[in-house]
Amino acid sequence: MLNLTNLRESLCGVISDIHGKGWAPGTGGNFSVVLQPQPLTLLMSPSGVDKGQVRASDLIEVNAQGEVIAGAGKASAETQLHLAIVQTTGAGAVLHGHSVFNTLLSRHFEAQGKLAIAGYEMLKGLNGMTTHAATVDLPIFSNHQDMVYLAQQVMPQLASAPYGFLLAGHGLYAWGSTLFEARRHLEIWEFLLEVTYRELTLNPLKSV
Ligand SMILES: CSC[C@@H](O)[C@@H](O)C(=O)COP(=O)(O)O
Ligand SMILES: [Zn+2]
Repeated sequence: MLNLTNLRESLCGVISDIHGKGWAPGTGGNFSVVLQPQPLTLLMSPSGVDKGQVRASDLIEVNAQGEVIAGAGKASAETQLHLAIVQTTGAGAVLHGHSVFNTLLSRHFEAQGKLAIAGYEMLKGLNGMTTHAATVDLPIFSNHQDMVYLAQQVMPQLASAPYGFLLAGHGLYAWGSTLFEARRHLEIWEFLLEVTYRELTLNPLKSV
C-alpha cells in the first residue's frame, strides 16, 4: 500500500517518464490519481507547468468540482475530463499526453469517430485482452475548449472505451484502476498508435 508521500513521488516519476518519452511536450499533458473516492479527491499535476519538472510538492489536490483544495498551483481546465473518467469508469488514475503519433492519428481518423486496431500482440497489454486476434475501437472525439461540454460528449462512451480515447488534434487520455495500470495502458496505446502510423506509411492503401 502506497502512503501519500510515496504516491506523490510515484505520480511525479510517472509524469517525468512520460515527459521524457516526448509524450507531454511544451507543458502539454495532465495527470491524476484518486486520493480518496468519497468525497472524491484527485492528486493532480498543476496547470501550465513544464511536465518534465513537476516535484512532489508541486502536486495539487482537487475536489469533485475541480477546485483546488490543497497546494499552490492552478487546476487544469482538463480536470473536468479526469473527473468524468474517474466518476464513470471507477478509474484510480488518469494520464493525458500529446504525442506526435496520437495527435496525427486523432486528426486523420476524426471523421470515423474511432480508430480500429487489430492483430497486434500488444493489445494484450490492455486489461482483459487475452489474444492478439481481436479488434479494439479507440474512440475519437472532436476537440473543444469548453471542457464541461467535452466531458458531456465523452461520458456516454467511457464505460465501453478500451481504457482510452483520443481528442482530435489534441491528444490521448488513458486510465486504469491504479497508477501503474494507467501508465501501462498509456504506453500500450502509444505503441499501438505508433505502429499503426508506421504501418500506414509502409502501406498507404491499407485501410485501418
Ligand atoms: C501546450 S497547451 C496544452 C493545454 O491546452 C492542455 O491541452 C494540456 O494538456 C495541458 O494543460 P494544463 O493546464 O497544463 O493541464
Ligand atoms: Zn491536453
